[in-house]
Amino acid sequence: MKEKIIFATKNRGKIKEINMIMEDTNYEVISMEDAGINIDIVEDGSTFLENAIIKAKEVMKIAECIVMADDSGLEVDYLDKAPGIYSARFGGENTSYRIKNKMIIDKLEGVEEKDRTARFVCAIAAVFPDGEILTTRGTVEGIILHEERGNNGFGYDPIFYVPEYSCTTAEMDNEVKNKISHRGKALRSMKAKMKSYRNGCN
Ligand SMILES: O=c1nc[nH]c2c1ncn2[C@H]1C[C@H](O)[C@@H](COP(=O)(O)OP(=O)(O)OP(=O)(O)O)O1
Ligand SMILES: [Mg+2]
Repeated sequence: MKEKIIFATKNRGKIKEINMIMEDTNYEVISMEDAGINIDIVEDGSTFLENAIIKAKEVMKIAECIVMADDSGLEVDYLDKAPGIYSARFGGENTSYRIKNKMIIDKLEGVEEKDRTARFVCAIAAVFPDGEILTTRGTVEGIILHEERGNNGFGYDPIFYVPEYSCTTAEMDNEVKNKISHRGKALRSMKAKMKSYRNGCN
């Protein structure tokens, strides 16, 4: 039987991607909802990594298996890396991504291509029942478009254009997004770290 990992997120888009990436492991990733955990976590850290650790530790207080969490967001260079750790709260917590995306586009009005650089960042923390904490980070570079393109993914994907693939992350299949994404990179590093931790190599 596969060992359970609770992923401390309420974001269904993340869970879908994470399940695909973890499919080839001996772990079964379950959401907080599946674990019957319904708590609101205050993300008051000052970095992606701090927030990922806060989320994982908070759920670990009421769990008995490995708990993982992801804190991620969009850094737009022209906006001094905003919205960054405030990506989910940008323009208000309950504002739709259609509006959030429009707000980013508007803030970049008249800004030329070379200054529209941005990246998605993902920090992942895994907290073990023995107190051990493993952390990883991944990024993917892109350009902010002038309009939304694509219906896949979630969040800021429709405005995040990846030049090497000539499309937005919302126009990619899940497999392709996972291959190149901040979350894919961070989670694959985490799989490797967990493997060596569990093999006693650390
Ligand atoms: O691949 C992505 N494609 C598009 N947008 C993305 C991506 N990854 C993060 N993002 C954006 C969405 C959200 O505005 C913020 C994450 O905020 P973040 O607090 O980590 O997640 P969340 O509040 O949606 O769920 P939770 O905290 O329960 O895991 O960055
Ligand atoms: Mg959040």
